[in-house]
Amino acid sequence: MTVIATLGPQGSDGYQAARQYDPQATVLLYNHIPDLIAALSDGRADFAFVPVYNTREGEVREYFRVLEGLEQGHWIDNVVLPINVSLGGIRSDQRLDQVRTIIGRSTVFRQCEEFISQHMPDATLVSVRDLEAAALDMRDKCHEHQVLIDTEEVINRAGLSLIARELAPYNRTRFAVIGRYSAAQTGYDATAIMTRPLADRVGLLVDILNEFTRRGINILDLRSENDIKTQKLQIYLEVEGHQQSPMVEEALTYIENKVIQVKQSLKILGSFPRVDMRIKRIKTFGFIGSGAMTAWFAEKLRGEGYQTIVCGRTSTLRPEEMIERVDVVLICVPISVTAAMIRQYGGLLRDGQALILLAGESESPLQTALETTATGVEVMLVHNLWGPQAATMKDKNVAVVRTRKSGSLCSEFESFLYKYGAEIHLDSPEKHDTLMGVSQKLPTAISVALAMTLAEHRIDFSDIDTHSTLTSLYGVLSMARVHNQNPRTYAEIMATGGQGEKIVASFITHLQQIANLAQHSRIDQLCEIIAENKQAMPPFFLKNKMRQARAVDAVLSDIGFKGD
Ligand SMILES: NC(=O)C1=CN([C@@H]2O[C@H](COP(=O)(O)OP(=O)(O)OC[C@H]3O[C@@H](n4cnc5c(N)ncnc54)[C@H](O)[C@@H]3O)[C@@H](O)[C@H]2O)C=CC1
Ligand SMILES: O=C(O)C(=O)Cc1ccc(O)cc1
Repeated sequence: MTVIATLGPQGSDGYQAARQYDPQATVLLYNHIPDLIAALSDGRADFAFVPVYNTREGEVREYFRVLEGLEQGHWIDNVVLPINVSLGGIRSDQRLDQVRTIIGRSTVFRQCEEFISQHMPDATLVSVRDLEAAALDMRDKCHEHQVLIDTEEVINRAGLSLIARELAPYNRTRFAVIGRYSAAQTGYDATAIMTRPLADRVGLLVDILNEFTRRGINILDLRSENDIKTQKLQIYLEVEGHQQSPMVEEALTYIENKVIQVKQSLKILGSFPRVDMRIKRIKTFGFIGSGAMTAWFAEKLRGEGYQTIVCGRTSTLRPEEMIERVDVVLICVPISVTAAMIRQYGGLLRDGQALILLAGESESPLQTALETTATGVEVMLVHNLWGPQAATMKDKNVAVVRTRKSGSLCSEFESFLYKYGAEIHLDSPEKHDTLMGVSQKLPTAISVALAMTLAEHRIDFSDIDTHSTLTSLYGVLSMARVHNQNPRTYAEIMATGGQGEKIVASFITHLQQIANLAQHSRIDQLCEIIAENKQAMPPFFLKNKMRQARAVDAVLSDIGFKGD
């Protein structure tokens, strides 16, 4: 039989939280938080339930210090309990303006502050630890003009009459479940960490937070306290991910060794399944296509608590069956087959579902999706501008093309991109395709053509570094990147249709024109062209790009980055 230690009396919210967690458990009731921890430590209890946060009161300050001293226990789970606070007394028709004394617990008084100041502003608040004894005393002595605030169960158990219910709406308390063994990973976890009192150091808090940020780890909670004795800062953090997940583990090790630089300066209170207070409409995402980008998004979505179903060409589950079971269908196949997939499956989506295209071309796939889906189906296109090797989407660009049929499911997907730090750019279909002509089709074509040219002239690749200028290196880097990834990705990019085509066509015309002028030594004309081009570039753009270029130059001139 499980034994849970929590704050009493019987019927208290701690008691109810324990019941909610395990209806069969034996519940041991105490009046002080340290007593719960003691019961866990000496083996009287399997779990201690410690209130940590209340939606009306905020943090329960006492727990901060108690958890800090936790030696053997681990924070392994949470219970969020709706708290219904009621008012009891000797008579159910007690007039509130005649109440002189209110008995209760100090935390409950804080939760009911609004009600008390509105209805019984002149009453004296008497805060008690042993509520049960106080309630019985009140009943036995028939104290008129005295009332008690707590759960209805406590009021009933003491034989008092109910005067009013729901004194504090939206009142919920989060209890930490402290156990003796740490909790295994579920894939949707959070980790609570506390620092020891920290010595002053410029930027320490920012530097600690940055280690999570740069690893794409979301911070759920952050608090600080001053250690009573030393008045040194102590930081409490709750971050997404299990302490054993590589990213979290790496961040914590780095913070301890490189940021704080003090051994055992971090205390991991525990990892537990994440407490999700947000309302999510999407439960399941279904993918059509089982390639690299699908694997990347599916993993990130699962980490956010969503279920995912992936259908590839060889998987036994067919897209027809998958579509029936999901809220959002993501089509993530090569660009050249995206429209065909939409035509094949778009009509199977029901009203209330969403079709989100993860693809590098916008206009024609979106038009197909709008034509083939029912009126009540949401449609949107998302083009992530990072590849499947990216560790996180933090600070990376993503083009989002919403349509007249994009609704709240699409917004929820957008929120997911936002949450993990992606830079969202809202485009029209035409704008997206034109800009992809500039940032993908053309640079890829140039890179591939450059490699073909080097090959034709049997250029020795070791001569590239010895003869490169700072400027010429950029093109070489781009060529190397394109030829170091999946050829299909870049072949598909070069073959995209839509507005991007005009960019490549126009480039070819201009290249030819420049080559002709150069061949005929029209140096003045070439100068004029460059000057005219510069006129079109806003000063902020040139300034910013030159700044970035110098930063790249500095890195590339570093001996460690020179080719060997
Ligand atoms: N790989 C990358 O760097 C990026 C890719 N994307 C986009 O993601 C989408 C998917 O790309 P990846 O996952 O990289 O490709 P991938 O080649 O890794 O996977 C493509 C998937 O589509 C399936 N597939 C291929 N031909 C098919 C056909 N004729 N019928 C049905 N299914 C077929 C394959 O079996 C595979 O499951 C593309 O639209 C691409 O534009 C977007 C940003 C970056
Ligand atoms: O990492 C790079 O350089 C990429 O080019 C990744 C990439 C490939 C295909 C896309 O549609 C978007 C981004």
